Amino acid sequence: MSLKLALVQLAVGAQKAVNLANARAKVLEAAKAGANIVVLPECFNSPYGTQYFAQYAEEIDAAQPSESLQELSKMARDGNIFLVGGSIPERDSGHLFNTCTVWNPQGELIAKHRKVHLFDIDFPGRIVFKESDVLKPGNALTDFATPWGRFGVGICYDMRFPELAMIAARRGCVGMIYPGAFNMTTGPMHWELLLRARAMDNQVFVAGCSPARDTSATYHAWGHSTIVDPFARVIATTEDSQDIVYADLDLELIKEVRQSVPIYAQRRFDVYKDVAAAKKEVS
Ligand SMILES: NC(=O)CCC(=O)C(=O)O
Repeated sequence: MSLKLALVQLAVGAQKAVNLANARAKVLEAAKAGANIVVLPECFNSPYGTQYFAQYAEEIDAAQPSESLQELSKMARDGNIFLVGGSIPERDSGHLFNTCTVWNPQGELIAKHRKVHLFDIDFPGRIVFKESDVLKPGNALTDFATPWGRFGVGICYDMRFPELAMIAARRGCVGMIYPGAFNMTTGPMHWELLLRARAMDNQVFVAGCSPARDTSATYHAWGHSTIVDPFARVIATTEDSQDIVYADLDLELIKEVRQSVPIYAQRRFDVYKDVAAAKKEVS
């Protein structure tokens, strides 16, 4: 059964209603082009920045869907697709989270991932960012089922932590999907490398979906939404403008790479069973 994956590298601006309308147009364009699973970027309904999260935040209540949730549900239903709805700032009990929702072709919410690893970095002279000033982290791993297999979900900085992808792959996921918004410092250095590393470590498909770059915004996204195959080869990518990245995923490749390079059978958990218990020798 063939599977077409589409990453919508969305141009995101300051007006939520415009972002939602643009997302709908691009998601339905991807669906019309035959995509079965469509992905939106991190913070697809708001500019990315700690100063914006509270203003754009919505509650995620499937019984009483908020503006962005209603739109996501309709996009999935009207496009007859699985939709990985990027992320939105979520408000819950007075706290804010960076949260991805996943929708089935009936427009039902089937998964929700709260970013587990918050983006707190200090790159002297280049970029300081501290999501934890305003956000709380999620505390759970997330995957969802499709007719083509299960997919794990992480959000952006989560991709730097190999454990999420490894656990998803060991649970049988065929791919990892990361809505993300890398920046102009770490993007060129690490974005593609991390996507390929997660694919190589786990012999699964990996996709990273970024917003388009807006040089008038406070945060300049790297763009370069990319799909990587289980051999860790880039099979589709783009530059920094609004675009849709498509790839037909050949799921047989997972079997092929695991037969050729059988790290799954060769892993020595008897030697390194408990990584978390390893002595912490650096601060
Ligand atoms: N939005 C994010 O989590 C950005 C992550 C990032 O840029 C990185 O270098 O990691």
